[in-house]
Amino acid sequence: MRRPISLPTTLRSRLAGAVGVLVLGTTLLAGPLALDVAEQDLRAVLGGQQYTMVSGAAAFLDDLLEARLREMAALAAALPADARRDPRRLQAWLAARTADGPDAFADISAFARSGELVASGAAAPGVQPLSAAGRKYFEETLVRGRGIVSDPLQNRLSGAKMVLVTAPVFNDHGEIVYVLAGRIDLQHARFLRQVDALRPGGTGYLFLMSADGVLIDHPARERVMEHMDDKRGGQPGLQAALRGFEGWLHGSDGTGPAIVTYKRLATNGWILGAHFPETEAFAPLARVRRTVLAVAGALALIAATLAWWLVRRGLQPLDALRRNVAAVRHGGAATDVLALGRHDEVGELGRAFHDLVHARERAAARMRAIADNVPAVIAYVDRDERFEFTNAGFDRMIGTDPDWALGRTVREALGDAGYTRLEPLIRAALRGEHGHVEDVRSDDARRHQMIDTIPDVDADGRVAGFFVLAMDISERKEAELAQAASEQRLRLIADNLPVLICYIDRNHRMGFGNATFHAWLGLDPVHLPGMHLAEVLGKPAYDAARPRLRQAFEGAGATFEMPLQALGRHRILEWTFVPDVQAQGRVAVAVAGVYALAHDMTRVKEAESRLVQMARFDSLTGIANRRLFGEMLGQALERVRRQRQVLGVAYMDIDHFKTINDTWGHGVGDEVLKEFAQRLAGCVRVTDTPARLAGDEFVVLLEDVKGVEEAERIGAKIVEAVRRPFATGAGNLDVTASVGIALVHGVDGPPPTQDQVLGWADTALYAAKNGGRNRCVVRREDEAVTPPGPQARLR
Ligand SMILES: Nc1nc2c(ncn2[C@@H]2O[C@H](COP(=O)(O)OP(=O)(O)OP(=O)(O)O)[C@@H](O)[C@H]2O)c(=O)[nH]1
Repeated sequence: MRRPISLPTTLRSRLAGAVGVLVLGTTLLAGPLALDVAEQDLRAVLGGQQYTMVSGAAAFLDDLLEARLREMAALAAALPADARRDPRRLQAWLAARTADGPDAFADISAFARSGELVASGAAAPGVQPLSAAGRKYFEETLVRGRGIVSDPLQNRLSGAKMVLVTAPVFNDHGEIVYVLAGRIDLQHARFLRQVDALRPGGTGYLFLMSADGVLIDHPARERVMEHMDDKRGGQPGLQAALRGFEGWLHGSDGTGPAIVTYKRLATNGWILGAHFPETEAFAPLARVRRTVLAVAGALALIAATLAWWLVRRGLQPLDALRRNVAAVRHGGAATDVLALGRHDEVGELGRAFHDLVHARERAAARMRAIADNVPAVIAYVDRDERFEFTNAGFDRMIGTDPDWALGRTVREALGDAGYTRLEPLIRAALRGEHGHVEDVRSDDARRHQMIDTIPDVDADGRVAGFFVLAMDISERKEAELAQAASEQRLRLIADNLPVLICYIDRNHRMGFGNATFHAWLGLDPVHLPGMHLAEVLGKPAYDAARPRLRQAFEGAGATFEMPLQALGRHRILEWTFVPDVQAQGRVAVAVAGVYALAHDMTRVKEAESRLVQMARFDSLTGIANRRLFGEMLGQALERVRRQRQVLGVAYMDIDHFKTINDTWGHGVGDEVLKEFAQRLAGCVRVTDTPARLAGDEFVVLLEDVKGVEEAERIGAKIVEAVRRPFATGAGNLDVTASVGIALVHGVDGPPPTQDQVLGWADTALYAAKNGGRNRCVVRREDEAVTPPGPQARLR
């Protein structure tokens, strides 16, 4: 079903509108901005001009004040001597001066040094006693010794607002006797009258104030003597001017914006100010601004309309492309409606979109082919639990035509039973969680299946739907069950084998261990995984095994024996380390761990030791046998040669032993042989070695024999020891033995062979036998032996 195409507000309209607004705004703003810049420049010019003008007026006022000071100084100098002495004459003189003198002063008064008013040109003193003592102008004149111009004052009696110009009167000794004070009445005399022509514009005005801001002259006469910064609002920049600022600034007071200029008088620090309202200063500019705005508005409207129309027209092909792309996107048109033939940016965009669409179609077809050919069921379900995508595997599973389920809900497509089985997974997926289940199939209990649901979470974290993936895992399940059974069997075998079996990881910690660990070491196999080998075997055994373990981790197997003491038992274990080689293909890459097996070799070792004993000792008598004797004779011959000693080899044979056997039986014969061996051992030193060569033939190695005499003494001792009756099962038997001793001396050159030495001893024994038995014959290696006489036999 095709969805209706709803086109958004076109970029073309918005762009055209934006450009139009931009042109309109720019044009409208440009004029006023330029006028603002011009206004700044004009203000700077006017400010500069005004400051120049105020500076000129200040210079003029300075001259004026200087002239007043000079006039008063001239009066003081002209005061006649008698007037200085007589106050009445002084009064008269001052009255004449006030009447005839400079009309700048409303009155001239004279104060005595004490401050007392002595005379006044306007009225005779005394009517109203008055003192200037403590007044600033008076004290300052006394201190400075010259005239000053006072700050504005208010007469204490009349309330008149005035400024006094003083001059000291000196006597012949140069001491001040009077201070003359000329009064300038501020109500009538205006300082600014003569500079009024310099006030700025028609509405601007000048004002004069003292250094601390008290008004001396102002167009509003009633403000004289007020502070400039009173409730009517001061001037812009007033505080700066009181702190010493000179120049111009613009600001606003209660009457509106103005350019205000300040300049101090050099004479007494008074401040001359000029106030120029900006409404008058910028009146021509305001007229220009209105005209410019009107023209700019009209021009901006025309330019904006033109720009809007041009942009719309210029973007027309792009708009057409957009509409075509939308048509293709919603499946209503083929991609050839795109403007592929154009050679501009629009054509480039069209071709790029065309290529992208084709690439996407090919990718989608490939994905579809993959999805249809994987041995699995793949589907996508939206938030409303409706199928949006199903692959061929899905269709085969539910046995419907391709895409039959699209648009249908899960319940509609799978039925109530199918939905109930899947419901937990669907709930999990819609909560944004991964769902996974493995169970038998509903239609075939012999088959296993695995179902996964994967949530489709968009960029805002909202679950838009979920993917479903279902696979038949019957074969894997069977393999897993078979493996589990096999592992269980192996475990059973391992636990019942009388060997230690374990796995050791690279950190020498146990992976697993079989039940034999409990039997041999008392360690529960459940607790073995993770235990360190040193804890399992004990530190000494672990240290002994470490070199072999290192060898196994280098990839070479190792077999070695090691004793182990545990649970009160000593065992000898034969360990076999087999490296667990991890391979990639046929290449071994690392040894992940080591399999270790230990057999208990204790019994084998004991048997082995018994065999060794049997091989080297005579089983009947317990003394050395021929083999051990041979080894010891070889070593003794070597020693004799090195140490230049004498070795004796005694060869003994029991006389007529055959008769004992024949008479009393072999058992009694054996008893005689055992007793004979005992007596033989008792006759010689512990370092001398008795041995039984065969039958009733015995030998003894006599180490370090001093000579023939000693050898004969030993031989006689043996013969004598045998002569005592032998206690046997057949009663006490008289037994004798014959002894032949060969002496071997240590000399240079190779030692004689064992056969030679035994041959010499045998010859001596033969001689003893021939001599009548029950005796000993001694011979050196280089002498012939003759049977001894009867004495020897008796010895
Ligand atoms: N009881 C016993 N008899 C043995 C053993 N081995 C050998 N015989 C016997 O010891 C005897 C050795 O005899 P001979 O040494 O040949 O002769 P004899 O009787 O001792 O005579 P003379 O040596 O000439 O005095 C033989 O009868 C052997 O059978 C043994 O282990 N036990």
